[in-house]
Amino acid sequence: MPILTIDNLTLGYGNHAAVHHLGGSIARGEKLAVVGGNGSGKSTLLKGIVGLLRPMGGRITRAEGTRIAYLPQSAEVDRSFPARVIDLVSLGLWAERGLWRKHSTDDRARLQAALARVGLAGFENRPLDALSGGQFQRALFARVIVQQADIILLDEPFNGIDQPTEADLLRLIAGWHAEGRTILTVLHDLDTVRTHFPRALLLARDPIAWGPTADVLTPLNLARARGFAEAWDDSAPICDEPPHEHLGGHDHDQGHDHFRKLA
Ligand SMILES: Nc1ncnc2c1ncn2[C@@H]1O[C@H](COP(=O)(O)OP(=O)(O)OP(=O)(O)O)[C@@H](O)[C@H]1O
Repeated sequence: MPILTIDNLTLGYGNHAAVHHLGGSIARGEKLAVVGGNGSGKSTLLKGIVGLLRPMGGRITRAEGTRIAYLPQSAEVDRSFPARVIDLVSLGLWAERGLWRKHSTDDRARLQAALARVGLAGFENRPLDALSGGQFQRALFARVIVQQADIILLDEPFNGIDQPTEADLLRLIAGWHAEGRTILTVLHDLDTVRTHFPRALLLARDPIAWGPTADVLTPLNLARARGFAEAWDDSAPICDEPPHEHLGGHDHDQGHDHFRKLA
């Protein structure tokens, strides 16, 4: 029984599809890397899964009762608001405690443990706008730890992170994996993907390949992904029917067929 099922999914903005005809399933406990060039739809897919974007076509089904945590790209998070590190990390308790409930001793211990895990013990009262980029990213990771989610979505989690911290966060992700959590991570570094992620999805708006990482990150697939045109084609129709029903020759049909062979 998959924890996530994606069925002929099209996501986008206005009239433009940014993720096109994606279909596949993610098993419980999977560790999946989502890769592709700039503008290829990776962040859009995560936003669709977490429910920030409604599908233009198709659907995403999540196994009942599963909890989801989402670490957005740090550039998308406004940290000019007056809050402290501990306030940000406490947001991870929302789903369980509500916004205004006082934290128990146990909650406080969980928050402290999460901060210590990401190397931010002692930073509790530091204002968010007084953190370095890497420290802020680690605070976001601490919030994810506190959420204890079944599905964890990480969007470029190592941006602005130094090597030792990246290695530590990769160990943290491996620990989540060992606990049976399902992890989807958007990454650009293909060596990291090959070393740490058994499965990968290669996107170029259309899915190029999805499966075991070694089968996905082939020179041919990577070349196909590089050939993707980032700019919108304003004259292109929105296309949210299954590709095999197209007779009119949308150029994504070939990619989808190839993808289906691997999925
Ligand atoms: N809020 C938005 N409104 C309109 N278009 C958007 C919006 N967000 C993203 N897009 C467009 O959707 C497409 C996919 O963007 P997305 O952020 O999903 O790409 P990505 O693969 O995560 O890229 P990157 O590696 O650069 O982060 C891009 O062409 C982008 O310009």
